[in-house]
Amino acid sequence: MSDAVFIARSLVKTYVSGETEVRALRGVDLEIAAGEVVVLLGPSGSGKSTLLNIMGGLDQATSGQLFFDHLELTGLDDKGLTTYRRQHVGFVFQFYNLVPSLTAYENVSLVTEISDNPMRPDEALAMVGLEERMHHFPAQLSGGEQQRVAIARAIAKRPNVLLCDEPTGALDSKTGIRVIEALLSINAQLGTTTLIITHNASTQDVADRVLFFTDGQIYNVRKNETRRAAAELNW
Ligand SMILES: Nc1ncnc2c1ncn2[C@@H]1O[C@H](COP(=O)(O)OP(=O)(O)OP(=O)(O)O)[C@@H](O)[C@H]1O
Repeated sequence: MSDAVFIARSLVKTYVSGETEVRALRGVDLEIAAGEVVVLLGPSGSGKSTLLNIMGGLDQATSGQLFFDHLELTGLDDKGLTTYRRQHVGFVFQFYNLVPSLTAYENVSLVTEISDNPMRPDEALAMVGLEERMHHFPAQLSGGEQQRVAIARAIAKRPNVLLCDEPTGALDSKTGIRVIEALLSINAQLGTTTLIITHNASTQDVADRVLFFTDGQIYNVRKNETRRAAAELNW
């Protein structure tokens, strides 16, 4: 794959605590193309978050290789990984981690103030449909709206990749669909390569490809010939 943004080869992650070893990744081979939307499915403990954390530079592999473009992430130390994260990666987690005493606008500003070529906070909030709500505090927003603020915060620095770990895990179907719509809209407008971990199997229909995990490995990859719009999902 010539336009691969990530290439993983025989990626292994073993966690050791005392005498116990957990083999969270048992040799993952993977290529992700620039601009792809990829959904990661699999049972609890199958290694999805571990892979996403390593791809996002939050954790280091035990062995194997991982490249982001021409940068070998598996060759970087903590400082190198921090620079990589700052420049290239946006994260969205299940819990929004917004600062309660700051408005939506101010929460997004926290990132735009320290980025090289950010969009304006109001621009980022408009991309997730929250231009009307930008001066609200998190407590004045629904769960889905708070998650969209978190997405605006993640994309305001124009990251190449957006890594989402259960972004709809705490939401009901209607707000969950709105959050997936926001992610797809950003992918369409900015071409941001987007990886989404979910336990909601219906979400797989919005992806270009679906990776099925079991026991620290990818046991199946499915390519969707057509992508469904978020509004068409049977949640
Ligand atoms: N920091 C850690 N220390 C020790 N073991 C860990 C650590 N993080 C993850 N694990 C273990 O690694 C395995 C894979 O975990 P991981 O969180 O990647 O799975 P997952 O597929 O994302 O699960 P879930 O869907 O529940 O989030 C599990 O057995 C987990 O207990």
